[in-house]
Amino acid sequence: MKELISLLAEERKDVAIAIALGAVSGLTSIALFAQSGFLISQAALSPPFYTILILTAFLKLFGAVKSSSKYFERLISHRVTFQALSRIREHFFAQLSPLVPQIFTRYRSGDLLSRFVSDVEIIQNFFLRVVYPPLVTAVVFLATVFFTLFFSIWLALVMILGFLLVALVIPALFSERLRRNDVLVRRAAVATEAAEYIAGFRELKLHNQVKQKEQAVQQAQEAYIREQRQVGNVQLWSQTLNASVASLTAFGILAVGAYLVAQGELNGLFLAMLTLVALTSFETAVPIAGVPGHLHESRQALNRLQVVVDEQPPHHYEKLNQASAYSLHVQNVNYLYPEADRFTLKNLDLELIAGTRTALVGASGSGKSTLLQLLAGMAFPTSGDIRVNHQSLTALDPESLWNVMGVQLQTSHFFYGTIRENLAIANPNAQDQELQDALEKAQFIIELDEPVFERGENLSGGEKQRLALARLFLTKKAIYLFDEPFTSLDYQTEKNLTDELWKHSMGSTIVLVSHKLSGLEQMDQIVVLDHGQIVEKGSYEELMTQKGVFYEMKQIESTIL
Ligand SMILES: Nc1ncnc2c1ncn2[C@@H]1O[C@H](COP(=O)(O)OP(=O)(O)OP(=O)(O)O)[C@@H](O)[C@H]1O
Repeated sequence: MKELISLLAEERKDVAIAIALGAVSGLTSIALFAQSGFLISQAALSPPFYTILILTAFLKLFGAVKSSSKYFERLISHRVTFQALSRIREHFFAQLSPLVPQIFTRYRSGDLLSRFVSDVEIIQNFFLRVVYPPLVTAVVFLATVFFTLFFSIWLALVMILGFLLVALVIPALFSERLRRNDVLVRRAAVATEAAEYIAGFRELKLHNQVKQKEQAVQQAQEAYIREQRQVGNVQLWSQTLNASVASLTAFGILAVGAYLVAQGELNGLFLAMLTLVALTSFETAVPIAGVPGHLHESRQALNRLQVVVDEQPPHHYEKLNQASAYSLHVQNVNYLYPEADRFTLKNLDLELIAGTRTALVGASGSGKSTLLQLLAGMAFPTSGDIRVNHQSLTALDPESLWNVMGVQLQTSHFFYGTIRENLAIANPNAQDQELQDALEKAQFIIELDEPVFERGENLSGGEKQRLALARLFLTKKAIYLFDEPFTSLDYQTEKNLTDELWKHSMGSTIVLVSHKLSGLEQMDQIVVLDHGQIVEKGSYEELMTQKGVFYEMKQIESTIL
């Protein structure tokens, strides 16, 4: 909440102007009606013509001031809101960005999207519906009570009583139920289910599970609508009660005023005016009924955003020192996935000398991809450390790391657009000729203007891998990490591409995760992982002579082949 208030404070000039204009608009609206009441009462007494003339001129003046102040108040208060909204979005995004991609292991994408879009939007109500109404109402009421005091203390007391009921008692009556509202949580549940439904539609269709998933989305939606309806009902009751008390107060003023007139303690000329003053001044108080609900929603939205960005302790990012080559040093690393009950990597110690090639091999699930992701700075060890040229990877600014590191994971993302646009993310300044050369090196013959569908749906598995490889050919990096880059390619293409890759990455530090054991003679070091532990490491010749796990794996592979 403190952060939100400080973001809002950056717009303090506009906030003050909006509140001042809101008060002017509220007060002129009251003056307009008071004047009308007074004019009608005066007219009945056939006053001199100039009196009617002056009163009518004031009526016009109040009308003009009311409309223009209302217009500018709306303009400025909405400007404050939208500026604060963009600041909140920027602020949250800046905090969220360093947590990607680890954050995806904790939150489902629909939930994150809902927090980033809808919850941030809820916070925009904080100024318009939480801060603004009580302040404007307070100014308007103080002025009205002060004005009424000139005529009678009893009328002022009726006003104060009505104000206390409308501004404090009624909102307090309903605030408990509004505080329990779970609209945001339910809405996030709908977004989460819907995102999964859309992303997994093909699998659901193939397994005849579309109906079941639709039911889950439907249930989430019904729960959301139910909660919204309940909250809407409470708000409606609160507003109705508020409006009724406001009208009753006006009646109260009329009744007490009539009594005072009868007693000769109040001039009857002012009775209509005071009743209309009461009626109009309560109009500004009606939005107060919604304050507890909006305050709760803003708090809830802020908490939902805060827990996401509080996930990790803030890092003090250092820039990676520039060097011609980089070594990687894995020191006693253990890794536990969030929510997992056993360690995926255990006591890993490994040295990757600058400019050498290392292969990570082992059975499926042994932890190869996990280790690669830690080396790529996409997740951090639970304990232990990974050092890049003696700098701890945890303390590094990830962008400065990725400037020197080329990574190809098992699957790559492709954006809706063209081949050119999909290549340009690796090197936005590359000319068409360079893009074509990269495609040629990756043995992918395709026009740069060819369309790419969402997630590369119109490309085959092998084409996707070659397009991802072409991205790597567009830049020269000092470190390369490959996670089975050729699984979808035929033997000959794989061989040609491996040769091309080694040529391109000559002199760089390379880590290759591989299931296939052929071609590993070219590696300087082979590391065999089993159940998250290193069970063997050495050169191809050393491991073959040793006749250990790697040798066994080779024997099995050659028997099968
Ligand atoms: N996000 C995750 N959350 C929890 N556990 C995970 C997650 N990702 C992977 N694991 C677990 O970590 C272990 C190692 O997975 P990893 O993908 O690193 O293995 P791998 O050796 O690369 O396997 P493969 O050769 O099949 O790609 C597996 O048991 C897997 O279930």
